[in-house]
Amino acid sequence: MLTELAARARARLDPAHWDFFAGGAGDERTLRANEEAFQRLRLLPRVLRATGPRDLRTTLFGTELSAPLLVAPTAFHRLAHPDGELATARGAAAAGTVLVVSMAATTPVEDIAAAGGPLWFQLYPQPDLEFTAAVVRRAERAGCRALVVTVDSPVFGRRERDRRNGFTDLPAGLVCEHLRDGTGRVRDIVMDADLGWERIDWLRGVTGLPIVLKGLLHPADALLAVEHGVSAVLVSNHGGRQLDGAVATVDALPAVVKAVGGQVPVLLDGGIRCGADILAALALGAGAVLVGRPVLWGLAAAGADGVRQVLDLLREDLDRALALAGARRPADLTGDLVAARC
Ligand SMILES: Cc1cc2nc3c(=O)[nH]c(=O)nc-3n(C[C@H](O)[C@H](O)[C@H](O)COP(=O)(O)O)c2cc1C
Ligand SMILES: CC(C)CC(=O)C(=O)O
Repeated sequence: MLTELAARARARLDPAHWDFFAGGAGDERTLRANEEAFQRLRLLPRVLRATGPRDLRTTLFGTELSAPLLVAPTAFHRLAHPDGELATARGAAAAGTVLVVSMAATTPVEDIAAAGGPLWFQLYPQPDLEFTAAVVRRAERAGCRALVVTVDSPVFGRRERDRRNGFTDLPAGLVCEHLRDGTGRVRDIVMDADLGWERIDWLRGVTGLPIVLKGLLHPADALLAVEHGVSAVLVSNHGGRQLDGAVATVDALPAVVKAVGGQVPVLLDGGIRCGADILAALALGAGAVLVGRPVLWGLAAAGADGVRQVLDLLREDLDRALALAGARRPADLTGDLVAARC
């Protein structure tokens, strides 16, 4: 469904930048597995349910979204389009949903907020606690409504395509805007191999924002996350960019949902490419899903309009899938609608 848009994006992008966006870690097994796992699922629709018009609206932390679909945090949008994250934010706002702003954004969160749509902020906690707290305060002041803490990156994944292309630095003029410190110097982003649960407790003391833990796959970690007071968990393998060989997210989802037992929402990203994928994730217990690369293809192909197109397409496709499966609302979806794996 989104392949034509991806082709348009590819044609416009510098090949090394396409590889940065499209690629994964290692042999890209997990990257492929995310999509393949959805493709293996088969649905068991209900009929004669008289659903009438569907109602996709979903509320998370008090924000109403047009559908259970958000924009995942991804780095470096100004490599994809000159308007960068501002265009993404405009597209997301027009589609009625949340943009999760990346810590590695190439536009300051204060400027992104000018688009007017709801934002969450994704954080890579830095070993420098004072600096980390300052970034969180910046996100709060800019109006971000949740903090998404990425925990699947104690070190960088090994990205073969980037190594081959020698893609190590942003081009002149682009920087990670949230890595600027008080002096205007831009720090290097640190993937912190010393990150532990105590830092999540510390963050809860630093901010009143809901904390979403991003990048867990193991049900035991989901349980720990709940015990440490997070407001939601996000089942993710970073789009196959960190541990190659990690399980596909939709395959990890049921055990996480079971462990969490409804105490907090369970979100999922990785491999969502059509309405049926969203439907399957929701039926298996996700409260909402996030999309990464498809939004980047929309952005590269057509800026804010392209982002809106991708999100509208996915929402409309979910609406159709709900009708065809006999459901009126996302909350009507139950696990029995996912029949089998082939
Ligand atoms: C180009 C790119 C950059 C990313 N940058 C970040 C990031 O800065 N922070 C983060 O937590 N996740 C990052 N991710 C992971 C996404 O948030 C998300 O987990 C993943 O893209 C979902 O898979 P999908 O692309 O198949 O939808 C990035 C993913 C891609 C493709
Ligand atoms: C450049 C990184 C900090 C962004 C990221 O998380 C990724 O590329 O997957």
